[in-house]
Amino acid sequence: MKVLKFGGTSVGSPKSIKEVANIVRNVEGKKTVVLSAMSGTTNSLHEVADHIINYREEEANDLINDLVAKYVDVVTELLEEKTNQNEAIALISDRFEFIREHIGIEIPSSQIEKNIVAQGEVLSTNLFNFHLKETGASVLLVSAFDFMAIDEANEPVLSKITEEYGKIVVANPATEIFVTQGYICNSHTGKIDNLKRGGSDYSASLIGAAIVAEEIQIWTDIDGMHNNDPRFVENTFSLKEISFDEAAELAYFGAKILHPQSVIPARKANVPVLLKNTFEPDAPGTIIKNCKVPDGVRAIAAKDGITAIKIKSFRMLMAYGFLKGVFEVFEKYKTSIDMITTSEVAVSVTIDDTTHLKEIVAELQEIGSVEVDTDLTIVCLAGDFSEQKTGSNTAIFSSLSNIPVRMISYGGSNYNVSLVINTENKKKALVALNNGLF
Ligand SMILES: Nc1ncnc2c1ncn2[C@@H]1O[C@H](COP(=O)(O)OP(=O)(O)O)[C@@H](O)[C@H]1O
Ligand SMILES: N[C@@H](CC(=O)OP(=O)(O)O)C(=O)O
Repeated sequence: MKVLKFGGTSVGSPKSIKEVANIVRNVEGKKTVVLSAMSGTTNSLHEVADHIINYREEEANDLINDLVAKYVDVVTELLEEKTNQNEAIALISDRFEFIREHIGIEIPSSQIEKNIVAQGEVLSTNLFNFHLKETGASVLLVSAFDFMAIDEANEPVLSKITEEYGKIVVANPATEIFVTQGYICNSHTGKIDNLKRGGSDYSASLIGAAIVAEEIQIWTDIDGMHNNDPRFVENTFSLKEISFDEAAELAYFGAKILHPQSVIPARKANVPVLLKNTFEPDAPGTIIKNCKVPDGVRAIAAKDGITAIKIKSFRMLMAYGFLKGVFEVFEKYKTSIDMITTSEVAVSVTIDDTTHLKEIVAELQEIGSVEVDTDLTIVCLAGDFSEQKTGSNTAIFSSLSNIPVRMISYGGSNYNVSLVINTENKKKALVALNNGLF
């Protein structure tokens, strides 16, 4: 079995949905197809939820009406048989009625939001299923709520996914194409939840790991993992092959083509991940697998929304116990640290989740003096630095000679060198590194 995931742009119009169906039919053997919501839908549903949570009933209803009209147009262009069109339109009405039922409801805002945004993937998979059936394919629509689950810490429960999805596959031996939703899942209490923005990649990787798939394919709007962020840098190029470790670093540090956690399940189960372009299916794309890669910098990614906190110990020199005290504060507020740099008396850390920043700073001020810098970006240079050859470091720093660097992390992993800069210098830094390193 192969797992094929198609993102929002790949299923963004009736024409693209038909292209996706062609790609799926041309892949030999059994497959599980994981779909995102049509592009733009998740954002619109977030807006609907926001109107509802803030008691803007009229705005919510107007936006829902626009979305219903849009989906009805998609149905009439995508489906040919009248009975299928009617069934699909009934499904659309039912899902938007479910959304409307949240107006004035007394449940936590976060649950309202989760219930509403989940409908994007429910709609796209249903429409795709109708279309595939019209083409005569052997297809089964599987609800992600029947197998995809997260625990109290919002971590996917792979054992449950393996057991429940395995049962579904075994119970349907004649089915060639299983279609399911990415992104959405059950919470530990059985409520509607999700794997965070961009989470359909993660769903595909989890399913691929659960069934130990032959391959996981992530189909998107670009021909694989590029050496730098194509949204900011011209003349980037697609990498033919990268290791799981490099891909994990790049995804975590901002390469939007992959959800930050999505490489981890595939790496654990040793299932190769192929990144492909839906709009150029013959382009080779990028294969992510266990492989030895050339030394030095292979790709660059950048993650915004970073806050740096510098804590200077009140007790100068030999202040053992100081770091323990600092880390305990972050642990208490379940806030993970991305980067750390230290000196004899001070430590700087970065975080991207500032939910508890105020409380964290207040507690850290009991240990030392605290400085907070916001609007920062981590630039991650991924590659194999294990051979410790000279050359790359000089090239990295001479490329950045005109850009102030706030923190540097080197040697924490063999696959990553990270730098913190002001976000306003991000584009300049990415371009300078591109010119200096490739
Ligand atoms: N290093 C990179 N390589 C390829 N694409 C990247 C990279 N960094 C950022 N991107 C962006 O990721 C986009 C694809 O990811 P995404 O929008 O999440 O796709 P999908 O909607 O298919 O899930 C590309 O269009 C590209 O602009
Ligand atoms: N629809 C969700 C999940 C997702 O993964 O989407 P995409 O594959 O288009 O990044 C989102 O927009 O976050």
